[in-house]
Amino acid sequence: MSTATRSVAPRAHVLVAVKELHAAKTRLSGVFDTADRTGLVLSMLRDTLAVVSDVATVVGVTVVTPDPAVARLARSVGADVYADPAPVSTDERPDEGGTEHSLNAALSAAAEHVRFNERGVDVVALQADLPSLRGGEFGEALAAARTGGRSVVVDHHGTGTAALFSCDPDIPLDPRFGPGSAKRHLESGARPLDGHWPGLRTDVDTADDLDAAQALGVGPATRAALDALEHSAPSRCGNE
Ligand SMILES: Nc1nc2c(ncn2[C@@H]2O[C@H](COP(=O)(O)OP(=O)(O)OP(=O)(O)O)[C@@H](O)[C@H]2O)c(=O)[nH]1
Ligand SMILES: C=C(OP(=O)(O)O)C(=O)O
Repeated sequence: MSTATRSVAPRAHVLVAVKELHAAKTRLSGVFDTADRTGLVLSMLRDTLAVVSDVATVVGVTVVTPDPAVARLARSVGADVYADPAPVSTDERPDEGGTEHSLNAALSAAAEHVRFNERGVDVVALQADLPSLRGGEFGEALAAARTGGRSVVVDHHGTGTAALFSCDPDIPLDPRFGPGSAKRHLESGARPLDGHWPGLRTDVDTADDLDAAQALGVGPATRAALDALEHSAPSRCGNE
């Protein structure tokens, strides 16, 4: 679809998925206990939501979650909530990839819901764990995404997906998140978006990711959570 037949003014709705808190960020379990991980997940989400909500072309933000505490936080900062049903166990769907199936099914349903309610809006699935995200880089990525139908920002490792965009109402978001998702998104036709967007690309799943994010500088909620945990950046970063 040509730009002329889409909405004249850019309008994007951002979807952010967060699973049940007790099961979140398991790759950080060697560094933080469950309560601290939960606090960090919520803090990174808070910072991510604050940044995207401030971007001029973002007209809506929806948090897709089965978790009541995540939903409360989302509503408290003005985001909508799309209730994701409890995860389907892998035993019940042995051929469908368990957790990834639940995540992608929930994002697809949320994207259709948003598009039904807001005709012509661009839809973005954005990671929830981007504490170094800057509004300027997200705005640039949104503008770049509008030059084509479906596109992807690959993460800092080159294997995962930081953000997936569909800027054509006739092209489904078709999310394929999960380990190695960058390849799946690219192979399914999503255009890679180039840009110097280190904060956008730095999603935090491991202690090394957290150090990388701190080297870039993290948002206030994440900073406060880390300070409370007395987690410090590695000496090689030097500036935290
Ligand atoms: N709503 C929803 N979000 C999910 C689901 N599965 C994963 N997510 C979210 O999608 C993002 C990427 O998921 P994962 O990498 O599997 O989980 P994570 O909590 O970031 O990290 P690990 O537990 O270490 O794998 C995170 O924000 C998750 O909270 C799901 O079934 N439903
Ligand atoms: C789910 C994904 O991210 P991560 O495993 O890095 O959280 C992904 O990149 O598709």
